[in-house]
Parts: sequence; structure tokens; C-alpha cells
Amino acid sequence: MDNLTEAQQLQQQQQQSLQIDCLNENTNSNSDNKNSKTQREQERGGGGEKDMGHIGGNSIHRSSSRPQLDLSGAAIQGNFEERDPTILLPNQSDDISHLALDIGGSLIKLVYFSRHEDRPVNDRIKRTIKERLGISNGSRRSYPILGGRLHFVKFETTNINECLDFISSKQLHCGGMDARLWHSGVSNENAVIKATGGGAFKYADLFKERLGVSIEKEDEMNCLVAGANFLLKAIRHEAFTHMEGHKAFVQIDHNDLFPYLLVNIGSGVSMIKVDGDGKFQRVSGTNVGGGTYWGLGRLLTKCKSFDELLELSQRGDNRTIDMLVGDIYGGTDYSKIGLSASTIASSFGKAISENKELEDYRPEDISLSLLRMISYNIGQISYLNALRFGLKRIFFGGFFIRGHAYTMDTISFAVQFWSKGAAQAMFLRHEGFLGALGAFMSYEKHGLDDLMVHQLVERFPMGAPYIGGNVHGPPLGDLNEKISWMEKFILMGTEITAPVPMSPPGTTGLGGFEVPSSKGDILRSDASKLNVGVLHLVPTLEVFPLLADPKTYEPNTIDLSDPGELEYWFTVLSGHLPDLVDKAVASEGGTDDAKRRGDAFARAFSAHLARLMEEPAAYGKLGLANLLELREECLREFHFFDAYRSIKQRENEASLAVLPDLLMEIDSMDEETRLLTLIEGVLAANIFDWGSRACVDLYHEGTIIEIYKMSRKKMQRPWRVDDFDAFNERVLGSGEKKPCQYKRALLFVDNSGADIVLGMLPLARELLRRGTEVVLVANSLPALNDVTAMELPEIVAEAAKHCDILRRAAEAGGLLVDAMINIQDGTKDSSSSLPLMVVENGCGSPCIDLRQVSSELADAAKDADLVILEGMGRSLHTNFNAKFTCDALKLAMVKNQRLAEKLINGNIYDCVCRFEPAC
Ligand SMILES: CC(C)(COP(=O)(O)O)[C@@H](O)C(=O)NCCC(=O)O
Ligand SMILES: [Mn+2]
Repeated sequence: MDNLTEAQQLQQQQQQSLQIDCLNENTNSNSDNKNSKTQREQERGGGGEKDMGHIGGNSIHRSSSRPQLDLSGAAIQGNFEERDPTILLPNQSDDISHLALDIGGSLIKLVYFSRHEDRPVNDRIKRTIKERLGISNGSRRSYPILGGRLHFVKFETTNINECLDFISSKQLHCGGMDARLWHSGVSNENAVIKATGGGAFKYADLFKERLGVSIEKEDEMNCLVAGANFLLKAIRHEAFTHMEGHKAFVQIDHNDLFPYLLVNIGSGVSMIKVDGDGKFQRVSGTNVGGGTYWGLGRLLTKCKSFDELLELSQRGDNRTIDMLVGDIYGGTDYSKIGLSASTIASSFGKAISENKELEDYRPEDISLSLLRMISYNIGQISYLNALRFGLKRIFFGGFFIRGHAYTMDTISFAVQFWSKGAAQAMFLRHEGFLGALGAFMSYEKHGLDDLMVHQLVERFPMGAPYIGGNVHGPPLGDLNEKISWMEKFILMGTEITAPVPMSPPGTTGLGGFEVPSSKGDILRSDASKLNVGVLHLVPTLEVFPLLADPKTYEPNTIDLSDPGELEYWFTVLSGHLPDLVDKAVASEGGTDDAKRRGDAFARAFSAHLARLMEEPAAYGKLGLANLLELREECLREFHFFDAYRSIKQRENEASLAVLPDLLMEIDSMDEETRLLTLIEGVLAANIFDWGSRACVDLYHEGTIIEIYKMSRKKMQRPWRVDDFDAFNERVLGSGEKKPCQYKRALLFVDNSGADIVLGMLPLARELLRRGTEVVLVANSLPALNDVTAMELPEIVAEAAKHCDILRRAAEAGGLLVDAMINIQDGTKDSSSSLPLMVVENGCGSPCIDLRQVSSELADAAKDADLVILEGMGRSLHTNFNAKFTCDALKLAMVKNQRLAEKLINGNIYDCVCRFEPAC
């Protein structure tokens, strides 16, 4: 076995499995429909292959995981022969402009919008399920905004031509066209783009000349406030504190956001009291800002750029030039007034008493002294203004900060020092883009301000060529160019950096008055860039309505801010990489192109891991679920849309072949044994998990069915977490207690093959038999070997061939609309059956964040009174602690030793059956 290739092993498994009678080896008759279809298919040998060959095979989604553009009613307009004909999208909102700018003294900030690509949907099935769920399109909210993405990019103002080239090559200035005429290459002669900042005036003619567009100027303060309000309301992990090198995200209650002080540190500094949307007043400011640091720094150090100056400060020691309290007081504190010896008494003060020239001071020390002088000053004035107006919160934005840890620590220290701990400085991840975002929001009809937190998903693609928002060279056209760009870096022996470059974690040391820890030599040249990704706008996402308390809900069980956990999971995921790349490349035919993409994927994902290892909070709050999703997104970025496709197909086939025998065995049991056997079956079949190293090793030791049987045999109760009796009592009743007749159950299914076919489908069938409508909730996009909503109807259709209950329910639920046309036994009456339905969950990850689910799922949830979450990803890594307003059953086999120890004080392959009655 060891010497066989994976494909050969799988083929062998499939052949063997077709010869094995599942659980009851003495029986060979079938269950529900009592026919010999399985046998016939076995005799056909390849019959299963033929019928099932396309399960999952046509489910390639060419889009990112959160849909979508409204293509309903799309039609080609005009001549069909024409190349790139105009496509009419009658249901799409129109007149969306694609670009807005903030042209400042030193930087141009650009926010632009790109549409999501479409993806295949089985409209007929969707329509029937919508009807069953009572969803009418008329009752749904219509969204004024397109599904799409917001990109954040910046340029040096001195390189404005690069910016113009970028806009031109991406045709961003043509974005104001009517979206109903969505046609590549169509340009708009009279295009207008919104811009703010002084450069909107200064460069208006240049834009007209180079791009033929007019600039519509937007008020800078308006834009800053609109941008900040949008970010603080719509982005979950936007604001954070930064003290002594430690970053902590702050959860802002949207209903308690106002008033606050917004301090925007650009070339100069504005302090704005914000009382609501569009309600603000510029209460103060200072002319000592980013321009001062850069201007003085350039004169004093001969640095060529702001970033170079900032980088210099990393290696600086300001004590050589600043006059400290200790210098005045003979090395001692001035404790009577609370000043330590290391407090700066006078910035640059030492220079007056020493007989030195500029050349005698190290540029590093000058830069640090300047940075501290300016940051303290801004922090202090800000606090005094907050005090003046009784404001609790101060948010700092603007490109002076640049995600630079030391700058943030210094400002934080000043605020804390002067407020005696009563006030706290907060920073914004999109700090530099407030104005540009605000300008973007000033377009009418985009509806951006209607968007809510749950409709935005931030992703971090390997953002070449604009790493962390910074453009290097011309924009890349396609994936091929992106990979070439990465390869070039590899050839040059340069480490590829993840999209968000690092900033050093430890900085000021004690009380913010020490020298920053000397990180200069390992600091990359792009050290002080932004922590921003691409913002996906998905108006169709909703909060799962059955969450007991969405405000306190936290999907992740494992918090990776614990360094031990972080290191463990990083090692695990790095260890999985070579195997995953092999699978991904094989799934694309093993071509040279696939190998090249596989290599690029491995490098990109490793770069993400390295980046997050250095700064876990770089992409926002990090949990294990985020990491697992990042891996799937990264695969999709390099066009691996379903790496486990063939494994899923073969496991489906092998499992479907033994399903009839399993159903027959189950049907021979009394009610109580049956329910227990079904739950045991779900837990046992959850062993088929290609994301677990231990399980994958296990697969070498037998066929799918052998492993399944072995797993079933080991299902001894009590399980490590065992609430089966409570669930059993709820379902079947006992003594005085009446059985609970669930109306609708949502089954969040997990893996393909035995897991869905021999585990969850039989459980669904039992619920249907007991009078419960069943909704199978599956992934929108592939992730590992998870079954997707696209694949499920065909699997159900195959299963239904052997089972009347499933067939009637699937027909009633609209699942057999396309798939069952070859069934000829004439039973078409489904009117009296309870439906079995499938809805997509809105994500493409092994885990699920219930704050952001598809609107279909949210609709299906409204009448549900039972939620079953299955698998490690959905019920342990995420949602283990989630509370629901209806009964919930969490079922999983723990396939990782460390998790078993941590979470349930148990061992690998222990099981969890957690039943939680409605809150
Ligand atoms: C990715 C998974 C959550 C998928 O588990 P599932 O939800 O399919 O039960 C799980 O395989 C996992 O946590 N794997 C990584 C750890 C390991 O290799 O043990
Ligand atoms: Mn899974």
C-alpha cells in the first residue's frame, strides 16, 4: 500500500468498497426502495463512476468567496457576433463611480472599486428552495450598492505621473459609466472623479490633460469625518490601542460612538470634534505635524524619504541630543512633581550646551528625537482638546502614523501621561485613507454608508504590485504577471513580503521613555506601511438570526494572541503545506502552469504565516478560523478552486455504494437504538478529514469503508462530551416528558464522502421521518474536502435513488429539479412530504463565522428550532461557545491531540456530542 500513488490507492479503495457490504455483512437486500440498483451498479463496475463522475466536478467557482453581482436577467445587447459585446444587467444598481482620491502634500491616497466576478448558480434549485422557504424577492431589501471590492492604494505626490498611469491602465477613470452597460473598455468622455486634499485644486488641470477627466472637489474635513465614521461603524477590527508594543483591538458600540475627537495627522494636524454623521467642528490643530518631521528631518539628516527617516529612528538614541530631567537634576528623578530622570525636559536641548556641530550628531538620534518631540506634542494637544470638550475617545489617523509602532506608543504615552490614565489613544487601521474614503462616499447612489459590519469582509491577497497599499512599478494585469513578479523577487534572493509589512512589536520599553528596542537591522525597508487589505462589499451577507447575543458572539474558540497557540498552529499549517501543494497541483492536471501556481501559492501562504508570526494582529484580530480561511483564499488567489475535487468524488462514490445497506440496518432498529446509531454514525464518519495530519496518515491503513467501520466500532459511550441522553429525551420524550416535534432543523454539514453520505444524510432522513423539515447548510465554496452547496443536490439525488423518504423530501425541497430526470418509477407526488433543502452558508472555509452568513441561510433560519453543527471546524474551532435562541447540537470527532487536551481534556479521536437547549 505504501508504494502506491495516491490515485492508485483511491482507485483501490473505491473498488474494494464496492465489494464490501457495509455494516451488516450477512445482508444483501436493500432498504427503502428494496430494489437492487446498488447491486446493478456494482455489477456495472464503472456505473457508480459514470453516474457520480460529475459530482463536484463542475463546481469551479471563479470568484472570491463572498459573492456577487446581480446577473439576474442579464442579456447581451446588440450584435451577438461582436467581440466583448455589451451586457445589460437590468437588476444591477447603476452609476457607480470607481475611484476617489485624496491628494495631499506628500501622498496621494486612492480608493477604487472593482466588481465581483459572477459565479455559477443553479437558479432553478435556488428558486424552488426560496419558494419552499417562503422567500419572495419582493420582500427582500434591495441593495443600492454593487457587490464588489474596495482597494486602497497610495503614491508619493512627487510621483503623480505613476498615479495617473495606474488610473489609466486600470481604466479607473471610466468607472462612472452606467453599470447597465457593463462593457470592458467602454470609456466615459465626461467622467468626473471626486477628490479631496489640496492637490485636488493643484492638479485638476493635469488630470484633465492626461486622463480627460474633471475633478470634483470635496471638502477635506467632510471627507475625513465621513471616512472615519464609515470605518468605525463598518469595519469590525478597525480601531485599536497601542501601548508599549502591544496592540489590542477595541470593539466600538455603534450606538455609543459619538462624540469623539478625530486627530488627523497629515503634513499639519487637524483636531475635529465629531458629533454624528456630517456633524462636526474643527476645534483645534497644530502646524507641527508630519510635514514638520519630514521637513526638518530631511534638512538635518539628508534622508531621501519619509520612510527612510522613520527607519533611521529605529536605531536612534535620543538621549544624545535631548535634554532629560536627569541631565538637569544630576541623574536623579524630580519625583516631587512626578518626573523621572529619563523624562525629556527639552527636545534637542542638549544641543545648546554642547560644543558640537550638526555632523557630530548621528542622523538616527536626530530622527528619533524629532519623532518623539512631534508625537508627544500632538498627543498632549489632543488630550487637552478632548478634555476641553469632555470627549472620552480620541482616534488618531493620517499618514504620519504609518502603522509605526514607536510613533503610536509615543502618542499613547503622551495621552496617558497627561490624562493620568483617564484617556486612551486609539488608532485606525485605514488611518491614511480617511479622506479618500470620504471622497468615495460622497458619490451619490453607491449606498456605501448603508453597509453594516456584517456586509464587509477584508481579504489580504498577495497584493503585488501594491504591497500594503504602496505601488511599486506598473500594475499587474493578471495572475501570470503576479507570479512573474513574485519569481523576480525570488531570483533576486529577496524575501517576498506579505501584503502588510511588519512593524516591530516591542518598542518603547518602560513608560515610553526608553530607546526603542534596536530592531533596525531586521526591519524591512517597507516597514512602516499600512495594515489594510482589500475590502469586499457583500450586501447579501447577514447576521445569523438564531445567535443568542450577536454583540458578544466570538466565533473563534482558539485565540491566537496566546503565543504558544500561535506557534503550534503555525507549525501545523506549515507542515501541511507540501502535501496541500501536491494535491492542488494534481487537481489542475499537474501541468507546468499548475506547478508554477502551486509554488507561488506556497510562497505566498508562507509569507502570510511569517508576517503573522511577527505581528499576529497585522490583519486584524487573529483566530485559528481566520488562518484556515486565509489558506483557502490564498489557494483561490492562485486559481486552485477545488484542490480535493477528485478525493471528494471518489469518497462520495464509495460511500453511496454502501448507503443502502446502512439504511436497511438502521431501519431494522427500534427508535432509541436508531437515534443513538445515527449520532454514532455522524461522529464516526467525521473521521474523513483531509485537513488533519493524523487522519491523512490513517487513510494509508485501509479503504474508506474499512476505516469507517473501524471508526464505528470505536464509538464507545460515554463520549468525552456526552449530552446524548438529553438530546434523546428531547427528541423521543421520556416518562412525563413529551417528545419535541422540531419544525425545522438546520444541519451545518461538513465533509464529503462518508461524512455526508453515511453520517449526516441518514440523520437528516430520521428527522424528516419524525416530521421535521431539514435544511442542509453547506459551504458556498470548496474548502479542504468539505462538501459544497453546489455538490449536495447531486449527492442527495444519488442517495434518493435508494430511499423513498429522501426522494420524496428532496423532490418536495426542489432538489431533484435537474438531477432526477432519469428516475422513471413515476412517483411524482411530493405534496404531502416534508422538504429536504440545501442552502449555501456564504463562506468558503472549514470554519464558520455566524456574523456573516448568506441571506438564504438567514431566511431559512427564521423558522428553525434546531441547529446541528457538525465537524471540528464548525463546532469546535468556531462556535464551541456559541449560544443560540433555539436548541443546538454540536457534533464532532476531535482529530488533533492538542485540541483534544485543551478543549475537552481528552485525546485525539475523542468525540463531542454537546446538546444545548434554547437560551
Ligand atoms: C481543518 C479542520 C478544522 C477540518 O476539520 P473538520 O471540520 O472537517 O472536522 C481540521 O482538520 C483541523 O483542525 N486540522 C488542522 C490540525 C491537524 O492537522 O491536526
Ligand atoms: Mn471539514
